[in-house]
Amino acid sequence: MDRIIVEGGRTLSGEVQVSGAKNAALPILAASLLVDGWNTFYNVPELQDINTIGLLLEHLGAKVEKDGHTIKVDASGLCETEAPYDLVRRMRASVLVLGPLTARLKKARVSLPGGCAIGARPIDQHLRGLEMLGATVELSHGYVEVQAEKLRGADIYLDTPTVTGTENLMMAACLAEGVTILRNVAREPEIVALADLLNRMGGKVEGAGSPVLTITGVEALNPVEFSIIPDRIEAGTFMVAAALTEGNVLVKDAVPAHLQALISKLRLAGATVTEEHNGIRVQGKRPICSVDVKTLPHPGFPTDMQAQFMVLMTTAKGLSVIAETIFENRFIHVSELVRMGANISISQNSAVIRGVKHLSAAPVMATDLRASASLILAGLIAQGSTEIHRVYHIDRGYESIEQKFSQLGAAVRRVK
Ligand SMILES: CC(=O)N[C@H]1[C@@H](OP(=O)(O)OP(=O)(O)OC[C@H]2O[C@@H](n3ccc(=O)[nH]c3=O)[C@H](O)[C@@H]2O)O[C@H](CO)[C@@H](O)[C@@H]1O
Ligand SMILES: C=C(OP(=O)(O)O)C(=O)O
Repeated sequence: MDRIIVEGGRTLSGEVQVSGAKNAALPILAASLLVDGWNTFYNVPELQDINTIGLLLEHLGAKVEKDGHTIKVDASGLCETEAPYDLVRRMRASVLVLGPLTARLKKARVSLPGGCAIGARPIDQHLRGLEMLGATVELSHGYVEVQAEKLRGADIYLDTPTVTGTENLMMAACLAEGVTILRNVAREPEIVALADLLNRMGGKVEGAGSPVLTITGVEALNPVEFSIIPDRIEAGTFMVAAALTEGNVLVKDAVPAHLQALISKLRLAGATVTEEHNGIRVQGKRPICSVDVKTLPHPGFPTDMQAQFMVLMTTAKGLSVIAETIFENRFIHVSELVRMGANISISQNSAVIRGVKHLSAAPVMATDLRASASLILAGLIAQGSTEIHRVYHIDRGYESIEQKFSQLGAAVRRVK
């Protein structure tokens, strides 16, 4: 199995190009099931999760053609209603075919995603919303079975602003009869990107980026060409890396409006963050100041940046408290960081980090996507050579990560 080796102590400098966003590309590729004809998507990141959704779309009867960062999908042949366990267990975002399948084929059978390393991850809000649109929902043998003779617009309040739940319901509502109002929806940039796509396809989605979406159903949607937005979490990971190593890095194509919470926390930590015409520049300096962080739905601090920001705090001056409010178990990286010399204790949903002088390299285990990224960051400042195992988690969400870090002067390499 591949490992990533990081030699600590290098200062990062130069420019790094951000790839397309995984969490925007996945719902957008799922939305291609809503139309007949070839859609062309540009700037799609080359990632394991993208391969998995491609396999799932093909399994459902769509044609998928991939050429580097361009993916074409034609769902004219959509015929299969089941998303099998084998594909859903590899990637929870497979659940995003639920809305499009229900809208197109009036029927869907999707393996229940279940929990994962970071938490329970229920989909009750997706299912209740589909019921309110007129579908019947049954759970049977580990699958959710949805049927709908006709979807009709409804006024739906979400108990929590779920990202994938909002996306599933937006896609279903686009082909429902009449007007759907979705309240307390997610406001992430990936939601805005999906709304842009659906509107380009001829849908009528208003209010994306606000807590209320109004969607007027249409008879049919048209195929389009569409470009995936830059990955704000990949960008944020490099921004933290620059701050951590006292570096000076231009993160090309990072969108400041998508990253305001992180920018604000990096500035409080002492980094200089400058918005340039083609990206965001971060210059780090020591001592790093301790900063408290609480993860929240967008525009709050993203849970997907929590592990990486925690690494920045491990060698900060003083004490920092990081509260995780989205996922109940998203502190699995803590025990690995402690093995590298960090002083972190966990109390309920908060981690208390007391800054230490330095981290020391150790063999460590990646446990989920962002936790894995945090271990690379820790390796960048650790004394010695850090060996990260189970890096397949990283390959789900970071394109060419070792090349991108090496280009910035870090000593990061993959061993097969
Ligand atoms: C709000 C939030 O930050 N969501 C993150 C979440 O999206 P993802 O869509 O995976 O998760 P959700 O946004 O659905 O979940 C947010 C919260 O709502 C709860 N929930 C969700 C759906 C549901 O039907 N019932 C329910 O109770 C979840 O348990 C969780 O506590 O993980 C992604 C991958 O890490 C991140 O990119 C998203 O930013
Ligand atoms: C945890 C993530 O992905 P997923 O929801 O697919 O597990 C992530 O993108 O950080």
